[in-house]
Amino acid sequence: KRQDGSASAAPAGGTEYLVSTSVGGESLNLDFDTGSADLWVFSSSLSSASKKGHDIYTASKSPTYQALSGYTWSITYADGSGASGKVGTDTVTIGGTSVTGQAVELATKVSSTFVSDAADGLVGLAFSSINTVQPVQQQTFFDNAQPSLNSPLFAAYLPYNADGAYDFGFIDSSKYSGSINYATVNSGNGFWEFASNSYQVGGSTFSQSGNTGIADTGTTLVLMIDDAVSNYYASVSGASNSATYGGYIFPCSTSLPSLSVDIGGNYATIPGSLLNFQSIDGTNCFGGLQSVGGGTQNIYGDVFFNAYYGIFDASVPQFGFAAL
Ligand SMILES: O=C([C@@H]1CCCNC1)N1CCCCC1
Repeated sequence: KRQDGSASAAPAGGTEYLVSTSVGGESLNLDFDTGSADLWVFSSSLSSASKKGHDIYTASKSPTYQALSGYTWSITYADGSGASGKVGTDTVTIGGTSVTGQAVELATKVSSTFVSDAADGLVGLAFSSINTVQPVQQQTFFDNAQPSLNSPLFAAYLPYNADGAYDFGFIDSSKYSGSINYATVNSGNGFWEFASNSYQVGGSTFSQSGNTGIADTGTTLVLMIDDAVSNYYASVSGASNSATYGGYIFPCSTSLPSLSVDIGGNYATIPGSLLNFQSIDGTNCFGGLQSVGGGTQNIYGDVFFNAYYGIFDASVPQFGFAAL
């Protein structure tokens, strides 16, 4: 059971972390997404326009590729982006962890956002219950790898503006400080989802009783319910909700309060410095906290992981977090 290993995750354009992944011996830079459960790659079947700027997986060049005849997949993400295509199996190797017979979803169509994005595909690390392959749903890389790992877990280390890592099968004590807090996960919706009943802005505490949160490495920002977002920016001088930029902006000179979010009964605190996502025009900046656009499910994305090592443990299941 020694398929444990760590894979380096390089920050790409400040919006995602890419991991060099071998699929049938072909190397692709993939976005690891704990908010979805499909492993899909840019394939040779895409149009030339869609392939532009990407590394491509060519099934016919892989000695270990096996087609799954008649199998299809189609996924649409919350931001409206999407992809679809056909399915086969191949050997997928990430860091020191190798899985044979992994379902590899070959994109024959991708939406424009993926063409302009740096990733050559995604590795879904949510629960296999939301995998989109038909007629037979397929398992994630993590589910397939579990029997060969020392512990049935993986961890995400995604520091701000620096190389990160995904650790499979072990918790790397050199990647965090202090103790790990754990939240019980309800996998009913297919996500690493936990109770998130309150939050704090600076020193003030607000209730969001009955709400949940999900740990989603494939989402760039922290997305919370409208009340939380308006309560946060109410304490940011000069902040406004910009229709032009599709979210809250504020003068870059403003010092931001910290945001603490309840993760299954314990607070995780994101310092204000990590909540200034990017400069728009040198004067105004775009916030790292934005609205989830309705519902009661908050999405804790990369901005959260810039402050916390995240542990995705299938044994309970539970989500652990520890300060970087
Ligand atoms: O599609 C997504 C995200 C998009 C960004 C990448 N991760 C998955 N959702 C978030 C979780 C709830 C369902 C929709």
